[in-house]
Amino acid sequence: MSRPIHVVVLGAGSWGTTVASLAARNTPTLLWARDSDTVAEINQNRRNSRYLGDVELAPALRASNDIHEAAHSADVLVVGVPSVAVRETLATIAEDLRAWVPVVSLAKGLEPGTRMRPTQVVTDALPGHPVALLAGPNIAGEIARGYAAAAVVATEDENIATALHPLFASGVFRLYNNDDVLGCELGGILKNIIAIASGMADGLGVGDNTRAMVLTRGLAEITRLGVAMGADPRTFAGLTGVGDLMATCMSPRSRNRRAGELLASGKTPAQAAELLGQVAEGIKTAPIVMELAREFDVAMPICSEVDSVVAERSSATDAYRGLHRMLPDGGHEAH
Ligand SMILES: NC(=O)C1=CN([C@@H]2O[C@H](COP(=O)(O)OP(=O)(O)OC[C@H]3O[C@@H](n4cnc5c(N)ncnc54)[C@H](OP(=O)(O)O)[C@@H]3O)[C@@H](O)[C@H]2O)C=CC1
Ligand SMILES: O=C(CO)COP(=O)(O)O
Repeated sequence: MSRPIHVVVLGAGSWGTTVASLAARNTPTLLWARDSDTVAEINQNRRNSRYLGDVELAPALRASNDIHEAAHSADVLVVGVPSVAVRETLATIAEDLRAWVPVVSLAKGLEPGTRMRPTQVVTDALPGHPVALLAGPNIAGEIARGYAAAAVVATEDENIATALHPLFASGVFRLYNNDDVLGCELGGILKNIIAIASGMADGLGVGDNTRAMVLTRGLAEITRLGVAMGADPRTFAGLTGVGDLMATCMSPRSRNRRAGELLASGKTPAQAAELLGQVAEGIKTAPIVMELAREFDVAMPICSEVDSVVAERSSATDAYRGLHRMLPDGGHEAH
């Protein structure tokens, strides 16, 4: 009998823990947490209460504080730390990882400075390792509680996608393939900024029509930039595009949407991040996306307003007025 595949997940926040718990129901899985109290709580009580409240994790899931030992035991490595921490985390374990171990990226942000997507950072930090992305409308708390959801495994190598499916899928977590890694990854990254706009609109109490406008025109912006960068436009109509956009813009659990509500209530971006206590990638990604918009000469009025608010150049109310100036009569709807 062949030995089971060992999955190792780096990062025990809300999504890393949830993905590790999904995998642990299928195959031996180890979760690395940098915080020793989190390790003890997972191993002793099957909980990660800081990130997932009273959710009971898979009984077989084990956690460790030793990142080197964890990486050494990996047949598949999942990177579940925020985008800003992907490079430094992988640099720590580059010598520990065996050759050709596939790396699955969960992060939905861009690296400041390089403007790289997390899968590009993985390739840079761990050359020679196959890389895949797991993305889609996946609010961690819901999946950890066992609510049905679907996600996409995006990789250029279909054999890798096929090998990864049985490690993470379940009767209530359905997986699809997509070889448009760029489009899938950009969908997840860019929707966070639109979710901040949606949260600001909710926080200002401006109504469902406004939210629908933000979502629809937000999707147009995401698609415009994605296509200019070389993605397949069809990808943005799928789970990692409009699917993730809807979940994140509408869910009361989305940290990006909540960040928008906090900004609308007058909190600074730093205060909003502090109050959330979890990562809201869109806050740091907005200025990087505006650099890309300028480079690719793409109009992104909603992202531009969010960028102004997170850079504290304007308030959420100014942003809302700005959108009304920029969106109606903004040209043909299809563009
Ligand atoms: N939560 C969700 O629903 C989803 C999240 N994602 C994406 O997954 C990624 C991870 O997010 P999520 O789990 O939600 O984040 P959380 O804020 O919930 O947790 C972040 C985790 O990363 C660790 N961490 C933070 N900074 C560093 C660092 N510099 N070095 C090492 N570890 C670090 C934290 O450790 P500590 O606790 O010790 O601070 C914590 O374990 C993000 O890019 C997010 O956009 C994608 C899909 C769904
Ligand atoms: O990416 C997510 C859902 O797919 C999580 O969104 P938040 O980071 O806004 O909570």
